[in-house]
Amino acid sequence: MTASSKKNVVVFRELPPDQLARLQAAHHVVVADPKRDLAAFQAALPTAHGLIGSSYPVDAALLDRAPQLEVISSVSVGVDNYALAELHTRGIVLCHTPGVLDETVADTVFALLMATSRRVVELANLVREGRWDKNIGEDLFGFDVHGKTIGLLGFGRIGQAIARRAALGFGMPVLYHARRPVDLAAQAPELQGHATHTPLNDLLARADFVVAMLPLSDATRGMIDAQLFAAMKPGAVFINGGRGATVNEAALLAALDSGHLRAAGLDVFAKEPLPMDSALRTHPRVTPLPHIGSATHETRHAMAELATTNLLQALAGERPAAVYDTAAV
Ligand SMILES: NC(=O)c1ccc[n+]([C@@H]2O[C@H](COP(=O)([O-])OP(=O)(O)OC[C@H]3O[C@@H](n4cnc5c(N)ncnc54)[C@H](O)[C@@H]3O)[C@@H](O)[C@H]2O)c1
Ligand SMILES: O=C(O)[C@H](O)CO
Repeated sequence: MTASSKKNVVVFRELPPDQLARLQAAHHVVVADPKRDLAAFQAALPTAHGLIGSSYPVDAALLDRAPQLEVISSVSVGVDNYALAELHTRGIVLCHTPGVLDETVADTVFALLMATSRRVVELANLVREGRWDKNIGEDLFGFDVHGKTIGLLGFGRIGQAIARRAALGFGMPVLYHARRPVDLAAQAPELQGHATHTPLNDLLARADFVVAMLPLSDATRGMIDAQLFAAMKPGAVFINGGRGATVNEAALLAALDSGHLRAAGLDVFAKEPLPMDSALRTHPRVTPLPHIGSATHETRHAMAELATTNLLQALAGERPAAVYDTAAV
C-alpha cells in the first residue's frame, strides 16, 4: 500500500487489536466511538472514505457530514441501523456479516427455549436464595421442549440453523413463515421432511413455540401485534431473537398477563438497553437477555474479521465478500 493509495477509515465501535492492526497497515485510521465522544466522531467524518462499526444509527444527516464516503462495513448481519435508500442513492456500499454468526445465534435462541420452558432462571434463583427446602411441587414443573412443534417467523440463515437444532436434535416438527418458500432440496436438504412452509395463522394455531428471527424493516416493524398473539395457541411460548421492534411489546405483555402465553424469552427489545421501567425487565414469565445472540469470543471475532475484510476489499476497489443489496429495499 503506497502512501497515496491510503484512505481514511473511521472505526466507530471497538475492534479486536488484530483486526485494527490490519486496517492500520493499509489505511489512515481514526478510532472514534460516537457514544463516547460524538465530537471526535463528527470531526472525522468529512474526510472519511470508510466506516466500520455497529449499533449506531447512520442516517441522512450523518451521511451529509461524510461527502467522501465510499463504504460502510457493519459488524452485524442486521442492517436496520442504516438509511438503506440514502446509501443506494449516494452510491455508498454497505457490507455486513452474514453466515459467521448463524450457529451461535441459534444456540442462544435454543438457550431461551430451554430456559423458558424448564424455568431455568426462576428455579436457579430458588436455589440461590435458599428457598430449596423441599422437593419442588407441580406448581414449579416445566414444559417439555422435545417433540413439541416449533413455528419459525423468518426462515433465513439463522432460522434454518434453529430448525436444524429443533428437528434433528429435539425431534420437533418445524413450521415456518417467510417471504417465500425455501427450496429445501437445494438449500437445506437435511430439513427435507422436517420443515414445512405454512400459512401464518395456521402456524400460530399449531406451534407450541413461536420463534421470531426476522430482520427489522418497514414490513416487519410492529408485525407481531395483538392480533398475532391472539392467534397463537393457548399456552404457547414466544421467543424473539431477531429485532425488538418487530414486536408490539404492550401486546406481548397483555398476552402474558391474560395467561394466553405461557412465557416469553427475549434477546432483543424495541429500546436497548431495556429501560428500567419496562415491565418486561421483571416480569416473572419473561426471560430477558441483553442482546447476546452472537456474543461469544469466537463469533464476535469472526464478525470483526469478516467486516474488516469487507472494508479492505471495498476500499481496494474489489467486490467485498458480503455486500448488502441496498437496491432491494
Ligand atoms: N439477537 C441477535 O444477536 C441477532 C444476531 C444476528 C441476527 N439478528 C437478527 O436476525 C435477523 C435475521 O438474520 P438472518 O441472517 O437469518 O437473515 P436472512 O436474511 O437470512 O433471513 C431473514 C428471513 O426473514 C424473512 N422475512 C423478511 N421479511 C419478512 C416479512 N416481511 N415477512 C415474513 N418473513 C420475512 C425472510 O424471508 C427470511 O426467511 C437479522 O436481520 C438481525 O436483525 C439478531
Ligand atoms: O445483527 C446482528 O448481527 C446482531 O444483532 C448483533 O448486532
